[in-house]
Amino acid sequence: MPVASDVEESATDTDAAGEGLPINEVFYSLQGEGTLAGIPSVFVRTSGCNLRCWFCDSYHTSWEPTGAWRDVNSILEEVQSHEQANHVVLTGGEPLIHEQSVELLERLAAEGYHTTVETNGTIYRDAPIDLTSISPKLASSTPTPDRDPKGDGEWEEKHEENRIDMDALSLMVDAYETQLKFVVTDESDLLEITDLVERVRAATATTVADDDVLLMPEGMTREQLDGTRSEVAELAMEYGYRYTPRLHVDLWNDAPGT
Ligand SMILES: C[S@@+](CC[C@H](N)C(=O)[O-])C[C@H]1O[C@@H](n2cnc3c(N)ncnc32)[C@H](O)[C@@H]1O
Ligand SMILES: Nc1nc2[nH]cc(C(=O)O)c2c(=O)[nH]1
Ligand code: SF4
Ligand SMILES: [Mg+2]
Repeated sequence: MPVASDVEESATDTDAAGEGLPINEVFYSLQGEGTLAGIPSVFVRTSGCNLRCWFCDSYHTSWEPTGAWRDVNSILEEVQSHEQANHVVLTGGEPLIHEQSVELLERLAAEGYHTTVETNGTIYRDAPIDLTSISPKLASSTPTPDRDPKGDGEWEEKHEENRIDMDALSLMVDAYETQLKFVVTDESDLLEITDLVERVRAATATTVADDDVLLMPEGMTREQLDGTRSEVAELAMEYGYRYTPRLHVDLWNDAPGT
């Protein structure tokens, strides 16, 4: 395993590390989030992220990125070893910081897989994607000094500056079938969500229905979700948006590889 800085330094410059992708893990599970929840899927998790959400449930792809550089062939082989699956979820970290994610998606499409990309929506790439599962990051995700899991708020400004890119977000919504999946910590997030949804609607030619807007409770453990899911479910009903569970957390809590 390369040390964290290997991934970090070359995360936006894959040429520096040659061909391939920094891979944190590949595993077979049920899609736990969003409109395809419950579907058996192979997850490919890249390492490295351009943001630093304080609540990130994939700490070892963002705050302390680790992984091994792997070529696309070897990733594809591991995906194919899970013979029951015809859905692949490319996630991270932020998978779209890596140019080589496009090649992986092309190879997966050529093999007939349905592909979902889990992304924060700040980087647009042209690739064969069946569903972009975009999770734009709200102000409540910002790692202020009192909520920084690692340091002392060093990422606050950069995260705040980069968390929304309306151009990238609009391009993605117009190019792909999309769901907008917001992590909700409490009711105060809803003003920003409704405003952002209206801005996306104004900036795109695509119809973004309320059903395409998903509210997902914040929490990486069952215990944490116990404190958020009821309120978020009520908010979904109040605003007419869709609620999404975190099925994998309900089933397996925070066990690795789920
Ligand atoms: C680890 S992220 C990777 C993909 C991409 N970087 C993103 O943020 O969309 C995968 C999904 O988990 C969500 N997520 C991360 N931490 C979470 C938490 N503590 N509670 C709920 N959802 C969380 C993200 O919003 C995203 O939808
Ligand atoms: N089961 C399961 N479903 C998921 N859907 C999105 C995930 C992600 O981390 O992007 C995820 C995950 O980590 N596990
Ligand atoms: S954007 Fe995604 S991977 Fe990056 S820190 Fe936030 S939740 Fe984690
Ligand atoms: Mg996850």
